[in-house]
Amino acid sequence: MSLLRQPSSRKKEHTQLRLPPMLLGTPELVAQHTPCTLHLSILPPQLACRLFYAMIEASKTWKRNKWWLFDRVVESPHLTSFFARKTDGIDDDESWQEAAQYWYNGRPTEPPMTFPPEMEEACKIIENVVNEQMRKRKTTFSHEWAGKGGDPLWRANVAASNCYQGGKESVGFHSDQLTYLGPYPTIASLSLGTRRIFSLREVIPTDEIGTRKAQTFNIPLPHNSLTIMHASCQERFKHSIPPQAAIDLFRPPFPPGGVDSEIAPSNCRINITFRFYRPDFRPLSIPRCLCGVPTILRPDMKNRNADETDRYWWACYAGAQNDGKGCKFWKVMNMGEEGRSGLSASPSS
Ligand SMILES: O=C(O)CCC(=O)C(=O)O
Ligand SMILES: [Fe+2]
Repeated sequence: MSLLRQPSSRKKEHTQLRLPPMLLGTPELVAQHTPCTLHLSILPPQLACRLFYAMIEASKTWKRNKWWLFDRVVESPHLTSFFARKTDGIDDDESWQEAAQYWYNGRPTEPPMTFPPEMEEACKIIENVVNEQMRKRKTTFSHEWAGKGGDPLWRANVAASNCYQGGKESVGFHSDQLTYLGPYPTIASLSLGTRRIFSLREVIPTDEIGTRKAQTFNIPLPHNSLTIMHASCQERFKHSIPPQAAIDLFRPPFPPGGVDSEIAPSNCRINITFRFYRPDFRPLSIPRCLCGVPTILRPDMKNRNADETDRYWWACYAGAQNDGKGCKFWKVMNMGEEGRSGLSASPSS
């Protein structure tokens, strides 16, 4: 009887290549299984609450990202916004302002907002934690930021913020565009408000597909936690905030009007990713495609050797805004020829 026959969908074949998901409920498990570290209660509790409410208020003007995917316009299932510090924190370069539009998938935007005071306060604490963690790392990668004058300091010169209103709002599996971050970036991701699951899944290199399966790791991110995606996370893993059928409402420990104020519990999660846009990937250095638009940088995730991705390419991204129509331009990135300063090359000015 046809009703009893097993459906043979492509989706099923695909999921057979994956192991069942694994819950990583502690910072120790996260560090053991992924290129991330999880830091609980990262900010003073009052500051975490002040920042949450400042961002909830600000999110009233945020937008859903829109872009062309094949022949239709898609919209991000969350609100998003982009912030930039005045300079890149290394030089006095202010050209970062231009890079903001590529947060919005190539849409021309107003100059980005600067960090509000609560974000600035949080950022200083987070920069210290990130630098401390980076100093502890044993592995380095040849194309990662080599620092300037021997100082490999990580600076959060930009930040992107998302607001997820309720369990249906999400972000699909992706790895972050490397256009201004360069290879092997470190990204520090602050979670505020209701707890959501952060999913990470390794992209299995093509030559290992028959020998091992992809594992999804689910990491619950509570209010006031910091997830650091260390170097190689964007090259090896994709990440997402999947939709959830049920979420806990967030009751702030320090509501804005004082502990006795009547404040409705919130179903929102605010995420702020603090990012370091590298001086050697400044906007003027980004190759343009035949459409005359800056390209985006992607790693070749499927062809990695000994966990190191050595191939990245610049590809046309004009189609994301231009009715889906771009050019076929792509070229392999060459750090040395392009005058960029990885650990293996001598730093350029
Ligand atoms: O909300 C999060 O934790 C992740 C957001 C994210 O991956 C992104 O905006 O690129
Ligand atoms: Fe991301």
